[in-house]
Amino acid sequence: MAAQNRVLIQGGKVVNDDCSFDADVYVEDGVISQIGKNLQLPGGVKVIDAKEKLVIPGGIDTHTHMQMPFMGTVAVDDFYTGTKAALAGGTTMILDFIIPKRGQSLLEAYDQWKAWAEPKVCCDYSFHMAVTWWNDKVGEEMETITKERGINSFKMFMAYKDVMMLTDAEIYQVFCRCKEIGGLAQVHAENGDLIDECSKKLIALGITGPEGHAMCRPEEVEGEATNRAVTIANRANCPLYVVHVMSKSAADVVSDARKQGKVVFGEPIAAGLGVDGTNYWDKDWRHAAGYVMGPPLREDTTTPAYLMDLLANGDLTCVGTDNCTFNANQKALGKDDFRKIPNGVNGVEDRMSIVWEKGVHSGKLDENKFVAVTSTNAAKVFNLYPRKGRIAVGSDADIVVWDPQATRKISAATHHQAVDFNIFEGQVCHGVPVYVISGGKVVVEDGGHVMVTQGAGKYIPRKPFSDYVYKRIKVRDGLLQPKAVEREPYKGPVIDLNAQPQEEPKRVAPSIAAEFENRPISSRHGHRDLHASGFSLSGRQVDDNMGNTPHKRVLAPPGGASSIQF
Ligand SMILES: NC(=O)NCCC(=O)O
Ligand SMILES: [Zn+2]
Repeated sequence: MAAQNRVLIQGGKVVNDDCSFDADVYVEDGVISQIGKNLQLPGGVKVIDAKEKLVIPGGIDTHTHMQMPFMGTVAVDDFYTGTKAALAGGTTMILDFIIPKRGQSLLEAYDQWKAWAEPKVCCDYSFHMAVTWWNDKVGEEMETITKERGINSFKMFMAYKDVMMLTDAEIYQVFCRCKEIGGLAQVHAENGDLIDECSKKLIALGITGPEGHAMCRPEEVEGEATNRAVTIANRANCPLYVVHVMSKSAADVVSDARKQGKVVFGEPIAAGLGVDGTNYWDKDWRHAAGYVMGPPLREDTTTPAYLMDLLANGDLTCVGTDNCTFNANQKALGKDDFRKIPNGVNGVEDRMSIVWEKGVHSGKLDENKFVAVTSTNAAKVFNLYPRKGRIAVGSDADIVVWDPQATRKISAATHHQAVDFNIFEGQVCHGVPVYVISGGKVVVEDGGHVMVTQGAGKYIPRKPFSDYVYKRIKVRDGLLQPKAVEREPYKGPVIDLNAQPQEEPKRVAPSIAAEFENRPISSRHGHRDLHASGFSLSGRQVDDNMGNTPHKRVLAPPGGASSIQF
């Protein structure tokens, strides 16, 4: 019998973000130990036939919320079903968010999330930390979280007013702190105040259905907040990662910022690339509610293709999912008020196929770019590279054998997620993971047979000051240090603000002649010169006593005096 810890992937094409080549890949004890042809191998090796298939790094989902307590309920896909589904779809690592309650210690929240994840995760995982409130203690804990718990990314919410939203001043302070400790600042960019105001108005108008969710969060609400976040990050010289870029407006802000050389990254998600916001107007309430997430999907049906174009040209960087799933009976908490529909959609299982179908099959991405946006870029941004995100000797054996020609139809009836709904229902995608290897173990076999082990995934700590993110920031920090001007101290008098106020000298109205003298030269000819600054259409004019001027009512106008009496 073949040893479980020795796997040979034979006859495939290895695809990294920067090159593709034909080679066999040999895995031993959880890492890639040889790549090439005619490898010298020990006995007892499990052989996988990868002819006409691509051998790619396992996907990294940069944005998940497994079993997240949210809006009065808990996301139904937990760290078991969520990571099982991830593996089934070719994703071998997730980055989930720890979201402390307001007032809760970050370290305590870390322990809580770790305890939830550890016994259940089937694939490797890491955490981002949300900063939902702010004081000096939170700032101190951010450093401990980074140095001792291996978290280098911190998310701020600009939405969810009175729950998780921070003010601009707080965001600035957290960004400054992130920069000091080598963290990457992340934002959920939506204007929470405007959402709050507008949603109250809609409810008052009797608009209570899921369409109200989209109406109170139009594109400009996302675009404005994205621009604000970019501005604040630039003032703090802190790198910024905008999670779930859902609109053209927000994507353009990220794109422009990058053109200006700012260290900004944008993350589209599978939902935003695969479906649009017209679903909020569906007559079936459950269907419409199934798409409710924040920021919402956009009614403009050209948005998904636009986001894919920006992914293709490098303006957007990593594809996540924001996987945060709720069943029909949970969504129904908001059946009479869209503000109470738990926000969140699926994606963790279908992300790779959606990107292949909409990106590669459509001719926008090549296979290398596909790898870049589904794993390598994430590994670089979040400091996991080249342990993750690359097929190379020494890298973790998280590998997918990908069949670019095979197709599969997405359905809630067949997916591995716990949720009873799938936003991509019925879509047929090219690109199927036929084998998935996680930590050196085969967890998906030909035919989509999934064999996972609860708790087998490892927690992957991440160091701060990721080179990919911080190289430019460090140089700029040196250049941008504010410097005072060296000058002699002022030695003249200083007004005494405590002295008794002196009586103001009486202001004497200047004579009309003096006013005339003070006019700009250009208007001293006496005519009213519209180009002269300071010209006034009201008040006294120098020609008031000079008889008729062309724009005065005259007693004998051309054409004779009017006989009409008013
Ligand atoms: N995005 C969403 O709708 N749900 C998850 C929480 C968040 O990221 O805002
Ligand atoms: Zn999220």
